[in-house]
Amino acid sequence: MAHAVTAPPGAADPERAAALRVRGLVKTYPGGHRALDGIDFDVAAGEVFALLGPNGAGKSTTMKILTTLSRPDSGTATIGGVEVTRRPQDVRSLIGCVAQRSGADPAGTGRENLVLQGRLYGLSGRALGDRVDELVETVGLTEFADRVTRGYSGGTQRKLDIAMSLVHRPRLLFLDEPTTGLDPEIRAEIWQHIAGLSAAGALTIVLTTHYLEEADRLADRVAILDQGRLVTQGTPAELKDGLDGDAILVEVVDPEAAGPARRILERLDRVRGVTVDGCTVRARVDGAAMAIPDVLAALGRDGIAAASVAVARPSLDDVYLRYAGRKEGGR
Ligand SMILES: Nc1ncnc2c1ncn2[C@@H]1O[C@H](COP(=O)(O)OP(=O)(O)OP(=O)(O)O)[C@@H](O)[C@H]1O
Repeated sequence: MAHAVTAPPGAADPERAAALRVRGLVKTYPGGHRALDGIDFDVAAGEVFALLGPNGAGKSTTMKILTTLSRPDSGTATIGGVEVTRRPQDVRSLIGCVAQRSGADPAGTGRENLVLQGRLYGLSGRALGDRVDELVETVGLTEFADRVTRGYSGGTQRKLDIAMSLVHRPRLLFLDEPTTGLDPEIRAEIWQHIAGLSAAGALTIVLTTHYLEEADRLADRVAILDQGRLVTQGTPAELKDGLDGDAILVEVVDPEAAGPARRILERLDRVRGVTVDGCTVRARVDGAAMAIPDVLAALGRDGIAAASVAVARPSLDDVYLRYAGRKEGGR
């Protein structure tokens, strides 16, 4: 069945076109909490697909089921046409996983960890050595490969985790919050590696993230989960274009005034989804041309001076606010 995941999107047999096909997944934890309430989505071969959602939305639960670590109450998931719950062993050879916690042995070097991982997947001898060398280079670990991983920075550790997940040449890679907690520069570097992996071949990538910018830059398509339901999915451009109204950015002169400005805007008709970032207050409005004078007048009545007002292109933040109802906390 391995050929199934390499079939191009839109091939005659839809089961073959999808690298991942999820239908009606439901998961209720002991105690009765329904973490997944029937979710459906497809990921085409070669796509980067991002799952977004607030804390507790069900992202990790979805990842655990798809990576065979947990079983759904009902519903199906097929990877390259192989049913995840029926043939978990076969699925494991098709997928690579980078969990939130590293699985590397802290006492071993990066290279030793990669060799061990390769052996677990049945590689040995020259083939294993060549694969390890290749991966060390691919993820930019050359300088650190022969050092003990205990001393690795968060970013280097992540690179090793990614390299370990790729040893057996999986068709589908799952990354659960691959850049959470990393410095912005390291995050950008990891994004570059992930983008490179996807561009280099037939690798399909499913990732969860709290960084909307990450999803916007990396993902061909995104899906937003909220309270166990998939509330929307599409390409970042489709989702942004599908928003009604305009986004406006008001720059207040005094950063202390940003919070009060937010509360003032929230009270106005035609204004919604108000967020603050430093001196910038962002909101969605129905008809910017009509709304901007009202916004400025309302701020002026409370003595708040605006340095500038601009109409902005909607961002994935606006999409997120529209569907998940609150601003993403990880930024
Ligand atoms: N083992 C468990 N037992 C009981 N409830 C659980 C368990 N794991 C998760 N939950 C609950 O299920 C819901 C979904 O959790 P999940 O970890 O899938 O969310 P998430 O979207 O990954 O959140 P985060 O972004 O915080 O990782 C949450 O309400 C969580 O408290």
